[in-house]
Amino acid sequence: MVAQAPSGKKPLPDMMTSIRIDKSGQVEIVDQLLLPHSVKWIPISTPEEAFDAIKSMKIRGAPAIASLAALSLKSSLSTEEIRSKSEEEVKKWILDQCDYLQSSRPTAVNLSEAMNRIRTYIKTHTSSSSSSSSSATSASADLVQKVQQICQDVHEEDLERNMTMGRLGAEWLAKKSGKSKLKVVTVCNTGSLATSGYGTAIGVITALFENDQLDTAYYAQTTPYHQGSRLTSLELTTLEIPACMICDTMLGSLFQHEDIDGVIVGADRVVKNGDTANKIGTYQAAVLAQRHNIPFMVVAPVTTIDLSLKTGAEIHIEQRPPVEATQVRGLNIETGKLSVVRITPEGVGEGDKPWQRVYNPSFDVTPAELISCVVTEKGVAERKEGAKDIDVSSIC
Ligand SMILES: CSC[C@H]1O[C@H](OP(=O)(O)O)[C@H](O)[C@@H]1O
Repeated sequence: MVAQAPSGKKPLPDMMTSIRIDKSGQVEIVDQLLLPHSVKWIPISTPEEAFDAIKSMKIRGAPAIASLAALSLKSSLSTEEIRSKSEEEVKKWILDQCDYLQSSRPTAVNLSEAMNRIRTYIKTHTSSSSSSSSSATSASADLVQKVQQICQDVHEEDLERNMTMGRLGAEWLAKKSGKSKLKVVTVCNTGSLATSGYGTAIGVITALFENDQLDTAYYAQTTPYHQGSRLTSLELTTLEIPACMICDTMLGSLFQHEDIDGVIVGADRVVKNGDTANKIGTYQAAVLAQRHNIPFMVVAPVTTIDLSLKTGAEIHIEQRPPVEATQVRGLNIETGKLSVVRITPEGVGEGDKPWQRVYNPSFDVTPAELISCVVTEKGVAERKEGAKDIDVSSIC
């Protein structure tokens, strides 16, 4: 399925589609480590290939990694090797793959939520009682077919809910600001490259643009992976949405000198009290937004909500390899070739000397008291005046 351009217009260019599935059912991802300068499609047919793509961040974005994990499982279940197994053997194999895929990145809950949907089905699935080989084969085939449908649903349900959240978030923010055209800020990348299409926070920006309610979308570069300067920049320029890139260090200055109507971000995990894990740099944006009395909106599908955790202190924050923060990927403007350059002295982030350390968490946690509202496809949960928590259960 090709990701849709805003409001279902012409399909987005390939380079803005995180996952594509061809007529034969072959799943492919665009290697996001090479974007925006090179478009390289990588076939993904097995959980091992999906695990590598997710772990190495060839594909990233909480909903997109859940989709790829599920689609890789679906592909593997079509192989003769699986179809020759007994139902019990198939069940065990699927449960093992769910554990393996879920271990690829720990913070985004969409991945574990998708795997749990499969686990729940398997654990509640009652096979046919007959032990004859033909009925055993059909029972195994029935189990495979049902799990494959769940995998396909994980991928396909994302686009429509993103467009719903875009509409709900844009309506809330336009009403809050009372202005005809809004200036908004976003962090990281939450568009078609992070989802099955349209995006979450960028979905709200797109909806504002479609409603002619957008003045400018400011986006932070979001180092060290540069989701903003490489990916959000690609999406907003391709969609021709009025945008302005800022360095991560410029948020405070922007808030001092521009009349910003809202900060809109995605999420990797929103817990019961509304505390939210999102890309590193989100927390400081929230602190600055409160300082400047700017509404702070989190946009995420219900599959990002984790009611099993009471507060953000319980969220496992992924630490990326230190060396990733010492390097930058880009296009060498002299040679025209893609390069990875090291910006630090040799050994920083790799050596074991006390002066070579690098701190490189992939996410941080924004307390609910800094968040104005959380938007899911089920609605908008606002934080009440003076409250420290947000009741997100009302929008699950
Ligand atoms: C709709 S994407 C949600 C979330 O995922 C991103 O993290 P990463 O790029 O490391 O996968 C970022 O935190 C986005 O806000």
